[in-house]
Parts: sequence; structure tokens; C-alpha cells
Amino acid sequence: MSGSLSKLRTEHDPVTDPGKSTAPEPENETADKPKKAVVLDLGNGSQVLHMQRFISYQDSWKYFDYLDKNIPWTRPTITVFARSHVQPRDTCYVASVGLTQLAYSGYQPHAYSWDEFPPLKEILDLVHKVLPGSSFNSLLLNRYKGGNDYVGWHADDEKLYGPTPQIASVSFGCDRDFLLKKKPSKSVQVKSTGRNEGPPSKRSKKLSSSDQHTFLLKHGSLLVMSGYTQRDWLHSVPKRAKAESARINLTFRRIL
Ligand SMILES: O=C(O)CCC(=O)C(=O)O
Ligand SMILES: [Fe+2]
Repeated sequence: MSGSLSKLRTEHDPVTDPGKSTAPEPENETADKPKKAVVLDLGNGSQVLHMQRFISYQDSWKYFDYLDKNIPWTRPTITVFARSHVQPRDTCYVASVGLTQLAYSGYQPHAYSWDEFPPLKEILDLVHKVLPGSSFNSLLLNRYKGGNDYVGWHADDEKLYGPTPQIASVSFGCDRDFLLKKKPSKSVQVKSTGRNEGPPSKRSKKLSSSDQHTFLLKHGSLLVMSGYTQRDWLHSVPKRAKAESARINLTFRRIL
């Protein structure tokens, strides 16, 4: 099945509860060590995989520095619920040639070529290796300059990714929380035409603990959303007063 995590490479350590894997990361780890993966079954065919140490600490800083300096970051104006505002983070888009153009929130990013940024191809190869059967052909990059930068609640449910997209997210730099919450049931859902880049609604109903999850996305980590996660769940990276330094995030996707 497309977007399934069942084909994940099996040399990883046993899956553990995400809430308990809080050991600090050693800074001298080697890239070849088996990597621990946590798979969280969200129910109804949605899964999230979290690998805290996907890329070694040192390589991750090399990638951070390269991307920080060499990516042509922009902060576009987007339109959500008929209101225009500057996107609260830097962004860039890379895609293979000949694909359907991505557009979200009234914005169509320019598609840069993979050939312009060889380190991105290296990271893509690492992701493909750890997720057998995957073949990503586009990448949305985000740079959060500090704790005031964020991405509001949204799902990456654009039609061009199909009904069960697998989205692989690699993080570098400052640790940030990544939140998931179940979409409200159809009867209370407001039809959205894009990302809600505003803060979470204060009127939203209380969710039970199984309907919300928090992952701390550390330097060099991988998080993969699969199955129906984009159909049934929303995700966000909220503002954090204590996040003082920059974070770069890469989300690899496959356009069908
Ligand atoms: O920065 C992140 O971890 C998430 C980014 C994201 O959700 C997106 O670009 O669609
Ligand atoms: Fe997203």
C-alpha cells in the first residue's frame, strides 16, 4: 500500500513508547549505528514514525549550515480565509521536472531543481534508504528563525499527493514541538481552502489524550506521516518563546 510504514527497514531497535524515549543524544554517535524508530498507530489507517537520531549530530550541523547559507529562502504572502499575510517562516521548494505544480494558500512556489543543491540529494538518498519503497520527488523546506516563527494547524492534503501520502520530515537546528491533533468530525468541520496560519482556535473543543500527540523534533531527527494522517489529522509547529535559535525542516513528498 502506498504510504505504508510496514516496509520500514527492520534492523532498528524495538519500537518503544514515544513518551519514554527522552534520553539525551550523544554528540559523538556514528552514522552506522542501528537507528531507533518509534511507530505510533493513530488508528483508522494512520501512522507516524519518529526516529530521533536519523542523521548524526555532526552531519546534521553540516547540512544546517549549508542549507542556511545556500537555499534561496523567501517569506511569501499567503492568503488564508480571504486574508493575506506574510507566511510566518521562510520557505523554498524543490521538485523534479514535469510534475504538477504545487499551490497552497493562494501561493505557487517556484520549483528549484535538485541539481542546484547536491546535499539535498544526499538527504533524499538517506530517507529512501530508511523507507524502502519510497520515492519522493518534491521537497518543501522551512526555516524558523526563532520561537516566533511557526506553522499553524493544517494537513498536507493537497490533491496532487493522492489520498494516502507519505510525508518524511527531517529537522536540523533548534528543537521544536510538532503537534498532531485529530480533525473535528465532519459535522463540525469548517471547510478550509488552505493552511490556517493563525494560532489554534480558543473555541476548539477539548480533545482526549489519544486525539493529540506531541513530538519533540530534534536536530537530525526524522518524522514520517503515513496512511490517512493527512485526511484525518492536523499538524502544527507552534510558537515557542524559549526557541531562541533557527530550525530548518525538510518535508519530502511524492506528487502522483
Ligand atoms: O516544520 C515542520 O516540522 C512541519 C512543516 C510542515 O508541516 C509543512 O511544511 O507542511
Ligand atoms: Fe505540513
